Amino acid sequence: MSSITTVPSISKKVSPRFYTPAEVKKHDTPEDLWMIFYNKVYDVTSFAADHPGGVEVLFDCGGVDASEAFEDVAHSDDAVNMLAPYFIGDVVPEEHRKYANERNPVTQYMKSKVIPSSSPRRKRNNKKKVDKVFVEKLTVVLLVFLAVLSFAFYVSLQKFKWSP
Ligand code: HEM
Repeated sequence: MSSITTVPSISKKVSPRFYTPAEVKKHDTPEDLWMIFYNKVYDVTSFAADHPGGVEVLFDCGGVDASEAFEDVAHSDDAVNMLAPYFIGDVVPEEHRKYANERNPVTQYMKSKVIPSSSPRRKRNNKKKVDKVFVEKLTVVLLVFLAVLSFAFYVSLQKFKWSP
């Protein structure tokens, strides 16, 4: 007998449902890859190949609650928000777990306003973004400087050419 209970639809793409962890466990292959993150179920089959951390780590988490593995890597807020399109339903309430640091696309935005990140890995991720912006700005400044220098050189050549 199926353990799936259909609930009123809130998505046009697929009817969200309640799943037991046992039901999720059946979808643990690269061709049919489901995972639980923070009591929500995601079908990440089509995402796996694009995962910046590689496919293998995702295949290892197929069909199981991957929240802790996800948290251990201290994924960025961008990574959390990427989950949204793959949401297919909720874990049945009686199987809900408590997470020390719940992050999901629905609550993420609100929580990010009040909870400062203390994870060193996340701090490093944010620092990388700041460094990238700095390098971009430096590149623009250098290019402008180079353009001015070239123009000055060109003008000085003209003077040299026409002076008696
Ligand atoms: C399916 C949902 C997942 C999404 C949307 C996702 C997304 C991402 C993104 C965007 C990154 C780049 C770094 C960042 O922005 O945080 C990343 C890196 C990574 N992810 Fe995931 N990830 C997922 C699940 C997992 C899981 C379950 C693991 C299990 C261990 C994992 C392991 C890693 C690793 C090892 C990296 C590389 C970190 C690095 O080299 O800095 N990811 N992931």
